[in-house]
Amino acid sequence: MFREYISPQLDSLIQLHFEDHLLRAQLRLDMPTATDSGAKSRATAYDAERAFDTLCEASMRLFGLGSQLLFISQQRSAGALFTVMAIIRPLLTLVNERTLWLKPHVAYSDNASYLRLRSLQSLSTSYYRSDVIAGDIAGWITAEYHRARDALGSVASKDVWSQYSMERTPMNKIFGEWAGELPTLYWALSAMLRPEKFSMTSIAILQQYSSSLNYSLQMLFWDLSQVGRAVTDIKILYEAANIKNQIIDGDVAYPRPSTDVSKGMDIELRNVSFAYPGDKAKESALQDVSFRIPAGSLVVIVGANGSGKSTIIKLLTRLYDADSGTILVDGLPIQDYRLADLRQTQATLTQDHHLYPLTLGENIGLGYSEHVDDLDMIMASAKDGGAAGLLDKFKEGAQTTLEPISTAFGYQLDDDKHKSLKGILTKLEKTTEVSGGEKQRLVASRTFMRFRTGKIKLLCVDEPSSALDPRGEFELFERLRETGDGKTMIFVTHRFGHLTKYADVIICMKEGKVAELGTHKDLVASGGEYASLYNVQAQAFTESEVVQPATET
Ligand SMILES: Nc1ncnc2c1ncn2[C@@H]1O[C@H](COP(=O)(O)OP(=O)(O)OP(=O)(O)O)[C@@H](O)[C@H]1O
Repeated sequence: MFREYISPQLDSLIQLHFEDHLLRAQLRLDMPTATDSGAKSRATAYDAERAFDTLCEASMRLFGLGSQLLFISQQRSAGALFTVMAIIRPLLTLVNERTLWLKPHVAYSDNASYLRLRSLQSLSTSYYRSDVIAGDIAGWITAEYHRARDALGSVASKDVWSQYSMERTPMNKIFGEWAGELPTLYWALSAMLRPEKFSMTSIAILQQYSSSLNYSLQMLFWDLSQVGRAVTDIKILYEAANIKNQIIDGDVAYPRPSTDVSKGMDIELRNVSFAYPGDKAKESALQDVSFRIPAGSLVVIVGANGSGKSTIIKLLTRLYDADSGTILVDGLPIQDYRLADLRQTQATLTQDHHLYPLTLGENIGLGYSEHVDDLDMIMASAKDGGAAGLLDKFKEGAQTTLEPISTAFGYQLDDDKHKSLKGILTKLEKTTEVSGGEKQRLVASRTFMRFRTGKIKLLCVDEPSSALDPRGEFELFERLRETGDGKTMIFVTHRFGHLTKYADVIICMKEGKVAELGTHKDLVASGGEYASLYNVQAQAFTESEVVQPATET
């Protein structure tokens, strides 16, 4: 009773404590470390709760067993020798048991049929539902699944832990069975040698002692094996706070007092090469890239898909560090600066930015977290980012939460029988839908909010406008250019026009290398990679009919 009352409260305290610990541990991870497959960062607060429960169970079981052993060894008909015989079998099981839990291990399958089976199975999850329906491929998936299962044949598909613990030799089992008969041997011999001391009742009692000891010991060994796991879980939870980040912080303040704070960032890449951790591609994402961007320039990076444009931005914002070569910022290697200082002077707008499950106001205001509640600043930024109309659309305005975290779930609800419960669930699950373009406007507004810190020296814009209508895109680029005037601005784009004509320099990337570099005029005249990309887009307009606006007659 006491345990039932106290345990849930303790569990929730432990879970809250470790959730807080893990939140801080995980938020401080950099990109390469966060995407590393090490298990430490994947620990959950639930592991702590489970570890605590396991430790309680094991200590209670140990106490119970101690009392049991004491009691049996004190019995006239049993005694110490009987007790030893009764525990030999569980001890043998413990010694011979093969378990993976307590060993550091890596488990994987390289069986192509097994992997295909699992891939096909994953296609039945809701993540792929619309693709499967739209592509009408359910029949194909089922047929392929059966084919993969046939190909797998008799290969064991049991999980790796069960396979590891399977017995390799029958000897252990034979010895185990023999040892299990020792208590019987004891009372049979005792009954023969001292028949006057034995009755049917005492034999039944001894049998009872022996099997209950056996059971208690087996349970204790199981609990103790779990204790090892629990201790490892807790160790992992504590180590999570000490995981070494791969991006090392510098100690030089940025901007340096000697530089003009109001000016843009001066950037130079010298022979920079970089491959993403674990990337399987034959060529690195960037190979021997060199260029200079003087402070205050407007730079446009163009190039085919996968040519390395976004990677340049990721290195400039130190999401990753180059494998070789140097990136100089205002004349010093970028690694020398304090990360927090550097990031305060950078504003980025990329497709990797997402909406947070917070209010619209916070989604914009977090561009300048010290002013996250400043509604005037938020509304002005929303206007710059083209999201003012969107805020007006909702009854709760900036207080609207578009995609709140859902904690609602229904279980075994029948469409007909549980209509009212289904109604409640549908209402709880419903999120406010906005279009892709509207999301991009909100994220762009966050970038404008960031500009309001007054500290920005570098603006990096990476193709954020794919879902914007042409007017929206034009207005966004115009406002970004105006806002970032005098700062260094780098735009990554596939579209030629709005920006390329203003660019001080265009960097044209091809297969991870700088193919060309110059102004729009120079590059068109040289007739290289840039000219060929430009002509593909220009032709679409020169070959099509020019539509005249209708005039009233
Ligand atoms: N996180 C990642 N892990 C592994 N490889 C990556 C990762 N991101 C990009 N790459 C690879 O690095 C190369 C360069 O990618 P990058 O995103 O810089 O190209 P991009 O020119 O910006 O392409 P796009 O025009 O399609 O956005 C590509 O081959 C890509 O597959």
